[in-house]
Amino acid sequence: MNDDNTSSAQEGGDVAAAPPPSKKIKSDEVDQAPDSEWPEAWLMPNDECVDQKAPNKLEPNVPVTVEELKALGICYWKLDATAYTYPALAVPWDPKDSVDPVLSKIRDDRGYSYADIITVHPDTLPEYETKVKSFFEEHIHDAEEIRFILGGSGYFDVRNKKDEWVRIHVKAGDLMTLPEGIYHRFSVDDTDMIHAMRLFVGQPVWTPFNRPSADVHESRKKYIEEYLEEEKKVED
Ligand SMILES: CSCCC(=O)C(=O)O
Ligand SMILES: [Fe+2]
Ligand code: NI
Repeated sequence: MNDDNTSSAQEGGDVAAAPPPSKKIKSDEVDQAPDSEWPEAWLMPNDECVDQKAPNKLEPNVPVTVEELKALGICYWKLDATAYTYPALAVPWDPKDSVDPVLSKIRDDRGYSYADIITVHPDTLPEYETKVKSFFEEHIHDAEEIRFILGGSGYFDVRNKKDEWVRIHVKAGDLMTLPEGIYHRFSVDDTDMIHAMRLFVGQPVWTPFNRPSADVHESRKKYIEEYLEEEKKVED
């Protein structure tokens, strides 16, 4: 994207040039976290994942940069989840009940009108191991996936531009969004505990479209166009 908002060099001096039409309205949205605060991310081995709850790092580890995560369409904010209390389970949870001003601002900036709160743990989620396996199926959604981690930790895996798995280790305070149409999956880590808020714009639709049938889904095509083919676009 071309972020250069400066006007061209002055020519005459006696005639004031009309200001360029203001295309960029200064955004007052909550800033995403500085790179140093993003969660740790790394490449996973290519072969089939035998233990989804293990870190599955390459030997030696290959870290994935924040720049690369951003280029895939991922957004990240760091909040203070420990300063506020959230129920272990609330389906739904009214996002208007937020008393965290940062969460409220992100909610309003991005139109998050629905939320719920779940705890993925053997004692709180019926058929725990079955659910853990089903979260780990590679899929897309036809909407953004928004997760605010309130406690515990887990892994969101996303496909990078080379179709390799990138593992992102999320923990309390992490608010991360995955764009519509990105191939991804979720796993608990070896602590078997994650407490998370799921947000949504409008009525929630959690339907996963699994690979490979999702390859022809409109949301996948849109994602490819927007994020995977950008080197083909020519901008002046
Ligand atoms: C992190 S909470 C439970 C899993 C989940 O959100 C998901 O699979 O998208
Ligand atoms: Fe998901
Ligand atoms: Ni998903």
